[in-house]
Amino acid sequence: MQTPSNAMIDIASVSKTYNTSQRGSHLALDDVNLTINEGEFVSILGPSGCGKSTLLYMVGGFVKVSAGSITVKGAPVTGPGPDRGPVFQEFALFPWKTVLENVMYGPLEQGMPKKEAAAWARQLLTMVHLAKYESFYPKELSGGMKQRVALARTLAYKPNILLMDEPFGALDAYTRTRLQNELLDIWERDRKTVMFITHSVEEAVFLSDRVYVMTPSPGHIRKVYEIDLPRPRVRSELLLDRRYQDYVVSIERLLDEQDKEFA
Ligand SMILES: Nc1ncnc2c1ncn2[C@@H]1O[C@H](COP(=O)(O)OP(=O)(O)OP(=O)(O)O)[C@@H](O)[C@H]1O
Repeated sequence: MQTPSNAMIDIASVSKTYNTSQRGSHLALDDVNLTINEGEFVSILGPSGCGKSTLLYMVGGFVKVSAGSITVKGAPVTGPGPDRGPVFQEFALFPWKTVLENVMYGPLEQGMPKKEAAAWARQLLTMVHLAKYESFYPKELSGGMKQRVALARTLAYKPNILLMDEPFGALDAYTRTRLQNELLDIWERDRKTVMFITHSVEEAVFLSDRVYVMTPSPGHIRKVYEIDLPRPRVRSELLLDRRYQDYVVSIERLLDEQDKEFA
C-alpha cells in the first residue's frame, strides 16, 4: 500500500513480541495500523498494558518492531532522531543544571552558539510561563513546573514530531488542565505533529484531531474517532458542547464494553 504523501508517521501492520525470561515470548502489539498526517494531533487511548508506550517508543526508535514497518516522512525508523522529541511522564531533567541550562542543553549539543542557545531557551521558557524561574534547579520546582521545563527542553531541539507518553499523568487535575491549554496554545502556533498517549478520555477528546482506541493486550486498534470540534478549543465552551459530550460518552461506552468482553 502506498503511504499517503502527507503522512508524517505511518505505522503499517506492526506487531511486537517481547522475549522475557519470566513469561517467555509475549505478544504486546498485534497488527497495528495507524497514520498521523503532518501537523495533526493524534491520541492513543487504551487499557493499561495494551502496548501504547511500546508503540510510541517504536516510533521514537527506542524499541524495534517485530513485524511490519514504521516510517517517518516516508523513511523507515532505524533509531532515535532529533526530528522526534519525546516528552514522558518522568521528567528526566538534569538535577545539577538550572532550568535555563536544562533547556539550553539540546541546542548546545546541536552546535548552537551559547548566546543564541540562551536566547532561544528564554523564548521557550516564556512560552511555558517559566521565565522567572530560569535560575532555579529542578528540585526547587513543582511537578507541573518540571513538566513545563521538560516540554521546553524537548521543543528546544525543534523536533517536527512530539511523542508524548502520558506527560500530564502524574499532575493534579488543576495543573493538568492548565498544561493541556498551554500545549494546545503551543501547538496552534506551529502545528507540530503530535502523538499523545493518555488514559484520560476527556484529555484525548479535548486535545485531538483523531483518537485511536486500542484493545487490551495484545494491543490492536479497536476504533478510530475523528474529533470534529472547532479550534482553537476552549474548555469551558467544549464542556457545554453536545458533540464533545457525545465523543466522551461513546468512547467511555466502548471502553466499558471492552472491559466486559475481555474480563
Ligand atoms: N522491555 C520489555 N520487556 C518485556 N515486556 C515488556 C517490555 N516493555 C513492555 N513490556 C510488556 O508489553 C506490554 C505492553 O506494555 P506497555 O508499557 O507498552 O503498555 P501501556 O499500554 O503503555 O501500559 P500503561 O498504560 O500501563 O503504561 C505489557 O504486557 C508489558 O509487560
